[in-house]
Amino acid sequence: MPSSLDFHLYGTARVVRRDGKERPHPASYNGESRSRGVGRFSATLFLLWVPCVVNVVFAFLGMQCVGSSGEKMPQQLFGLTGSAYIGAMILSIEALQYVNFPTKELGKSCKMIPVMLFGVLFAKKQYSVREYLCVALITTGIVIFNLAERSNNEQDKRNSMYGLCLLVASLIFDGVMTSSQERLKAICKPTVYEMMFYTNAWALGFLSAAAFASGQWMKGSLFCADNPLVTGYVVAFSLAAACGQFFIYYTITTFNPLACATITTTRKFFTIVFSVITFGHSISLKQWGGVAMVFVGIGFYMHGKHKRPSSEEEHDCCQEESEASMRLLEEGDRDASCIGQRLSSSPE
Ligand SMILES: Nc1ncnc2c1ncn2[C@@H]1O[C@H](COP(=O)(O)OP(=O)(O)O)[C@@H](O)[C@H]1O
Repeated sequence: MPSSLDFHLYGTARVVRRDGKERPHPASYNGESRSRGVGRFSATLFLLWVPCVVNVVFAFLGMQCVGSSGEKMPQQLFGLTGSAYIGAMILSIEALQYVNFPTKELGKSCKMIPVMLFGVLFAKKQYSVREYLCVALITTGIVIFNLAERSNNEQDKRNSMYGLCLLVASLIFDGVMTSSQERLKAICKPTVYEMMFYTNAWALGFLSAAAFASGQWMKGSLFCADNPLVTGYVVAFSLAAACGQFFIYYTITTFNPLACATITTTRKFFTIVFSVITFGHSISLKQWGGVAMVFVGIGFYMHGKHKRPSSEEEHDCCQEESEASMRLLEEGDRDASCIGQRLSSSPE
């Protein structure tokens, strides 16, 4: 006999039996039957699809407002970026089924490493010693902090090897995405909205195929139709995500994907530190060490970015950039045909 019903929007309607064991409520979506207001939301692809649509619309409206860059957009590279972007998200969500949340966050906090590695390998990017040192300091600091935090957490679920592989695969996709963005930036100059629009449009294409073929689009739509509260949350979350994406693309186009990864990685870290301090939890000496490393790393990074380069350094930097473009051209990148246009139209 059921003794209680526990309903969560993103959880499961569960029946708790006298013996303490739980099973899904018979009216839940797990049990195939559909009943208004209860169920488990399991259509992950639908949950990625909606924000992707909102991102495309948001970016399209932005493109209409600010106009286009007038450059030819290398669609193959956008296709690669869009598929890697979706792949990274799906894999990290999937990984959560096999590893616990702190492990996922710990893994993703190393994102700056694949971003750098793939940038060097596939976008012929050159980083300064300072940048390597900063990435090493920030990543090590966050890992030390999170590992110490985890050892304080008694309810840690075990992590499976499969889940860890999914996490690594997600990091690889992150690296593919950011190195493609570096390549895009080396061969043409899209506006923030163009970058956001084409990446999301390609991602939407892949995602739509997957969501329709798996039946998740229909499942998610029916769930939202039955649960207006959930629909409201999905819309609010998608609008917030579109605004967030604008800043992500702004950072990528104005600075570079490494700067973006530095910001997104350290903001998560600051959220944890802030919540630990707000709720009065104690921070061990080891954790303070991790915090100090992150601060030193960020300070060092910012100092490097704000230091006005000498005219010699500035010249080296421009030369490096055009050399990187030329290397991409030489590699026979078909989409790189617009580099020529760009170089010839540059005042130099
Ligand atoms: N370089 C990027 N290009 C496009 N989107 C990005 C980029 N970096 C992050 N994002 C988007 O922002 C979301 C949050 O990124 P982040 O804060 O680094 O968390 P996560 O650990 O999920 O990757 C990602 O899921 C992705 O949708």
